[in-house]
Amino acid sequence: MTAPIAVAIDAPEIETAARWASAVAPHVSTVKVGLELYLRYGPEVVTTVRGANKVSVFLDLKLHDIPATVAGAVRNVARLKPSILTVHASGGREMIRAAAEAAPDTEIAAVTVLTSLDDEELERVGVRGPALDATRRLATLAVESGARALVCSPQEVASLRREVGPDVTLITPGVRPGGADQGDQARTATPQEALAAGADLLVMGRPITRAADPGAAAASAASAIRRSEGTSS
Ligand SMILES: O=c1ccn([C@@H]2O[C@H](COP(=O)(O)O)[C@@H](O)[C@H]2O)c(=O)[nH]1
Repeated sequence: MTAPIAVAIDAPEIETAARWASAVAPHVSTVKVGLELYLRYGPEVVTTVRGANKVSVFLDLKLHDIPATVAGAVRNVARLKPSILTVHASGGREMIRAAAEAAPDTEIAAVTVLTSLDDEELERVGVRGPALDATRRLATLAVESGARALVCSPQEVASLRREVGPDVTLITPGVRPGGADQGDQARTATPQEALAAGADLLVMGRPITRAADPGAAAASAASAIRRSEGTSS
């Protein structure tokens, strides 16, 4: 069985994306396509990374606009059948509702507070913090508006799980194996900590894709997770 990891395929070129997707697909449940690739290649990149791989495609477009515009955008990308599509929770109730109604077969995931923001930066941009409080506020609003999944840092997962219950999918970027470079991520934890706190899907990009062998890095991350769950194979 593949591990509950979404590998962020943030590559500049579609050829690199295709290579990374094929390398990691045997080991992980999901590959994630974000703005870098989608804004350059559009729908073609989704078809390409899906290719012959048995893997779900998570489309991380973080939509944020008025409800009618988001509904139209969601309808357009729903044709690509992503398993998950992101919108920003701060777009508000009507926007989230519009997204959920426009794509009933896709899990609409609301991004709460970006994992690159710490409490000081949140205050600078005028969001009432600390990050945990803002995340809980946005999570409740998003779920009440029809989001079936939430994106949050692994540091907030345990609290959000208590807040929203067992049926909402909790997705965590900001996952870093022990000793890995944090890069531009501010609120991080290890894969084992994220899963123990109740995360359903771990987003990991650079720790896998910047490795000399992304396939081997994905296999190693997957087996570390299995070992921590006591189901080593
Ligand atoms: O709050 C968020 C929401 C989305 N992301 C995305 O996840 C990956 C993380 O990549 P790493 O290389 O593991 O840092 C990236 O595609 C982001 O756009 C996030 O980091 N935080």
